[in-house]
Amino acid sequence: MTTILTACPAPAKLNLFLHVTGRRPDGYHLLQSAFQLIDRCDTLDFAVRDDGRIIRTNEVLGVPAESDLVIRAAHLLRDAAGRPELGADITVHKVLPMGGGVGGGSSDAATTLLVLNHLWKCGYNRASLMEMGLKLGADVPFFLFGRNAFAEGVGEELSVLRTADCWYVVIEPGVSVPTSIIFSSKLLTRDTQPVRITDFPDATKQVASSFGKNDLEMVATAHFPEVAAAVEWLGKFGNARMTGSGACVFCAFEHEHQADEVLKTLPSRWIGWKAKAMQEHPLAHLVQS
Ligand SMILES: C[C@](O)(CO)[C@H](O)COP(=O)(O)OP(=O)(O)OC[C@H]1O[C@@H](n2ccc(N)nc2=O)[C@H](O)[C@@H]1O
Ligand SMILES: Nc1ncnc2c1ncn2[C@@H]1O[C@H](COP(=O)(O)OP(=O)(O)OP(=O)(O)O)[C@@H](O)[C@H]1O
Repeated sequence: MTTILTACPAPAKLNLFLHVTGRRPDGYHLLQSAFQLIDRCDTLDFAVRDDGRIIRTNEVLGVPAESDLVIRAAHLLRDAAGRPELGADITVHKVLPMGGGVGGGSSDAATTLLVLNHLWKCGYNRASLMEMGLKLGADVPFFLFGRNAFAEGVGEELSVLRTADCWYVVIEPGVSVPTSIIFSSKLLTRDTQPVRITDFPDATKQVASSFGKNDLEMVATAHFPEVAAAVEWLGKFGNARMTGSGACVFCAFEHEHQADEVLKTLPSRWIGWKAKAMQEHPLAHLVQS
């Protein structure tokens, strides 16, 4: 049996705002956030095997195959399905920065669950895959949800959120920020007052560019001066903000040419790119709701 799907997209996300509202007894933080899908993607190739082997076919710098969320996702799905004969060759083409706050690893894992559930004919629905995905990371359920979302809990309680069809400039400040360092910092405030989804009913540019704040930004900028410098530089052009636990910094623009103009003047020590807001995950159709 060979069944192949190539160039399967794993899009990035931006956290348009991210409030830390509390902490659970197990140490995990209670968050409120607006998750935005953007059209910058890793891509993955899948070829089904029938000998029970799950193999990553290429090297990914800094991520050994056995700890790759892609490989862990494939094992999780196969174990849940109870079908030890299932296997796959998986190639991961990384574009998204690691420790960038754009959710690359989580998105790769979500794409793996979506595609292998389809190729292996496991028959799980979206809710079941989301439950499985949460075991891999707090952001995985969002990518399986497939729409832009208002997230609560540790990121797993999701409701559909309409957001602006704008362009984003994203700067990679050249540092990798470990999420756990940010959440364990003494500097982190954990008492932002909860907001309600009705506070931003029609999802406008207000949500995109100026609603709320990112509570993790203060901690990340204190530990990583390059993140602070990127926020300051991009802040000359609009409301610049960090995504997730960093390190990437973004700013919204109504038109593509505005993003192009900003990127022309980007200091050469940073990588920067533009991306368009997406309303739906490109593989959302692969699974039954
Ligand atoms: C901050 C966000 O980027 C927002 O999108 C995510 O919630 C982080 O998700 P992630 O990178 O997938 O993080 P995970 O691998 O789930 O967690 C990494 C570490 O961050 C801390 N962590 C994470 C999420 C959360 N709600 N509270 C936490 O305290 C925990 O110490 C955890 O061990
Ligand atoms: N397929 C993968 N791609 C990227 N990182 C992976 C992958 N598998 C495991 N990891 C590990 O996960 C860590 C975080 O990677 P990721 O790209 O998801 O960070 P992030 O963008 O900061 O995520 P988030 O916004 O969810 O905090 C990496 O440093 C790496 O060690």
